[in-house]
Amino acid sequence: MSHWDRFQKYFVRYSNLGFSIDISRMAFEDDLFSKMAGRIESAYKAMTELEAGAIANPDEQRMVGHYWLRNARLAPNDALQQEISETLAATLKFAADIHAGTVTAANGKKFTRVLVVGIGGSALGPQLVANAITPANPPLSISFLDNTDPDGIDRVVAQIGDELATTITLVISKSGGTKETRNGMLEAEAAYKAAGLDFAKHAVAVTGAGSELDKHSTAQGWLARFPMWDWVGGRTSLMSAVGTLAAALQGVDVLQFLAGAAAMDVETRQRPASENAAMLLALMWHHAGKGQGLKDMVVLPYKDRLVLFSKYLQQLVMESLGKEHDLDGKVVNQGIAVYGNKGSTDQHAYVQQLRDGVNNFFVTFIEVGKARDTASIEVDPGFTTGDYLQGFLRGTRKALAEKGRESITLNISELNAFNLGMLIALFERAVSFYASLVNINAYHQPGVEAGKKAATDFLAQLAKVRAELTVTGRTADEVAAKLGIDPEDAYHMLNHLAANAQAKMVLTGDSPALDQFAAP
Ligand SMILES: O=P(O)(O)OC[C@H]1O[C@](O)(CO)[C@@H](O)[C@@H]1O
Repeated sequence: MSHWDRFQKYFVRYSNLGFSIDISRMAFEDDLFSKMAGRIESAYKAMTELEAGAIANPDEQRMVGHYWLRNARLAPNDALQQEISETLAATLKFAADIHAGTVTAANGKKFTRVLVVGIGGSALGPQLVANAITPANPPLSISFLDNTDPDGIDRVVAQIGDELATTITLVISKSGGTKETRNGMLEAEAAYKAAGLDFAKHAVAVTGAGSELDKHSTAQGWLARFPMWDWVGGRTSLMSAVGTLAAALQGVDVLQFLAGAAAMDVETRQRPASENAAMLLALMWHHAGKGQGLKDMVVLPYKDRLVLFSKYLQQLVMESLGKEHDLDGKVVNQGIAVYGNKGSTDQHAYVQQLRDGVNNFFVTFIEVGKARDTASIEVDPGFTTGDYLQGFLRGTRKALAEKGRESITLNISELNAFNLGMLIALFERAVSFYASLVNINAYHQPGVEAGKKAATDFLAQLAKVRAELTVTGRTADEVAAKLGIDPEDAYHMLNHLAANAQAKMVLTGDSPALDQFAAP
């Protein structure tokens, strides 16, 4: 079959949404749909049950309700429906009050800036939205503290400068106990204090009821608090207050954003699978990686404003699908690695390897129809920059196909709030379907806990190591033996203390074992 014929055969378009998906450059066999029919049916069934409020996250005994956030009527009971609608309305009203100057900074002036403190799902979505669909000159500009890196924090605080007096800080944490976010909050609080400002009068919490953050913000009398629910996973929380508040503050049309997601939800509840874009994506992931994640997903949007999309998908896909066990408890070590930035920029970075190197990936191109809102100059006679952008996408797709490198192409008419909502919903639903195809729980993240626990232990030992420093120098082995801890850990702790003026380090040779550490 010619490329053109195969393209026509597998091309799926939702004309009403200005969206299409082209899987013709994935080298699957025509009997894929019949071979996968049983699993496809199970995936549809699981999705229907999930959307109806089943305990789709069995390990945590939770419902999975992110699809209700853009259509509250789908939530399984009146109380939930009301809570979703009221929270959305409250975030929009709060943002409107801030824009109108009804809610002001402590000095009575209008807020001019928003600082988001959060990490993972509590930052990546708001960051994507901020880059992709905020107006070029938003009513409030935005900054993020998404790490416990003091240097990163200092840079953001310095960039805000005197504007801190008119900055509203959103501390976002579903669990309300994430240490990076707690630290960011304390650093922000300290920055406000150092500037003679009352943090509580500039602070808003988005968190689960009863969490540490909830208690802290209530006790301190913060400006406002918006809820998060245990039935929304962090990585799918962008359409809850986690994302809607920051988006609304920046002047994003939140209702359009949600409408786009809801519209894609409607399309991708449909059968047959061959016309369901989310199921097609899931099937392509399954085909490419043989159901074992053997191929990486390279996400290449040809649109600068989508540069963070791959980073956003990285969490959505890898935290959802990267699982040790399947639903029957069997060790499966599932997952799909995701990376990418944007085209054509990446063509001058790693596309060389994609064409000629190890064939361990498939590309997802994202093509945006409308090049820009304004008129274009000609960069060559008859050609615009937008012509080049499309040329590079199409050229790269062809060049990869020539070498047997597979790709999917998604096309949206233009990049706006509606269409971003649509794309996010598409991938969320593909993740849900794929998880069913490979029989895993996409909604928990047990693996993340191991690193958190080890870090907590490390920090507890760091305090002891610091207390062990004396005027006489000692080696890592000596300190470790005294405390009964791992000498390598002790060595790194001592190095860290020395690098931060909390210890003196004397090098007496080339081996780390010979280094001496003393009190500063
Ligand atoms: O919103 P929280 O509870 O602070 O969690 C932040 C992120 O941390 C994780 O739980 C992983 O540790 C993500 O799933 C989540 O998005």
